[in-house]
Amino acid sequence: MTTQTVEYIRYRIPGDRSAEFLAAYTRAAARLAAAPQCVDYELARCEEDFEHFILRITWTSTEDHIEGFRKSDLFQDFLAEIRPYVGNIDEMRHYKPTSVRGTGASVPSLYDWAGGADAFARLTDVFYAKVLKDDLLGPLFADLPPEHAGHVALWIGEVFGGPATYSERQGGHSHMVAKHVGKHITEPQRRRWVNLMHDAADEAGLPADAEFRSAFSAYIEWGTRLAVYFSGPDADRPAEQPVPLWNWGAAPPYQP
Ligand code: HEM
Repeated sequence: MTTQTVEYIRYRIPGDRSAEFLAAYTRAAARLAAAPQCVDYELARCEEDFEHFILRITWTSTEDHIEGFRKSDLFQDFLAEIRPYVGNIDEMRHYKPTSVRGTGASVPSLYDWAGGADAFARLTDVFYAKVLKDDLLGPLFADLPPEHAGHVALWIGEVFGGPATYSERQGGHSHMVAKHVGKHITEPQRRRWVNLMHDAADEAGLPADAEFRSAFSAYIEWGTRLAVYFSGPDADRPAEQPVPLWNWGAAPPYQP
């Protein structure tokens, strides 16, 4: 379970002080941004009652906040900015996130955006046809059963937010990692794998918008580098863990 903690500070600021309050917090926030104990922060204003503000700060842990940030020079600078409003605080406490969390359906998964199971099946079919003809990769994949491409499609589909079929039927994360152990994948082979995957994405008609391809590309880069690591002599066996769940990242889906 994460050690992160969320601090909520609720303020009630009279309307005639709200502009100076926001200006002070804009300056104070630079200290939060510089604090290694701070994960993220957000000051929100109530829409129904303009006098109410809530500052949410995620800390790496409660201890890091109290023993680290509170005892640092950054805190002194932060406090100097917001001291005039300390008397306006209604609540200031740490909350531990529970398992009740998630995202809504306002943003489509990468899986749905790509076109679901059919799209990933097309992708890996085109990809492995190329791989088998490739001088660097062909020998590595020559004896693999024909189901291999389908398994990789299930994996990528699950990573991109599709059904958890690889986890339920194909052995999940540890099985996938184990398949790469001892393969001694070289950097030129990895780079070829990346190139062929991008060619296959074009040929299989995966969405070509900048946002999808940015997320796709990031995953392929990350995944292939891990494959190289786990295929090498120095790899530590990973702890049992769920299949990674990839998302849009910095570029959310573009919807005209
Ligand atoms: C994002 C990157 C990658 C993903 C998502 C991926 C995915 C997978 C999956 C899911 C399997 C297991 C299939 C099954 O359950 O039957 C697998 C096996 C395999 N992968 Fe990868 N892989 C990646 C990178 C690479 C790279 C860079 C190489 C080599 C250049 C590679 C070579 C292989 C080989 C040879 C196997 C088959 C091992 C065996 O069954 O004996 N993979 N991969």
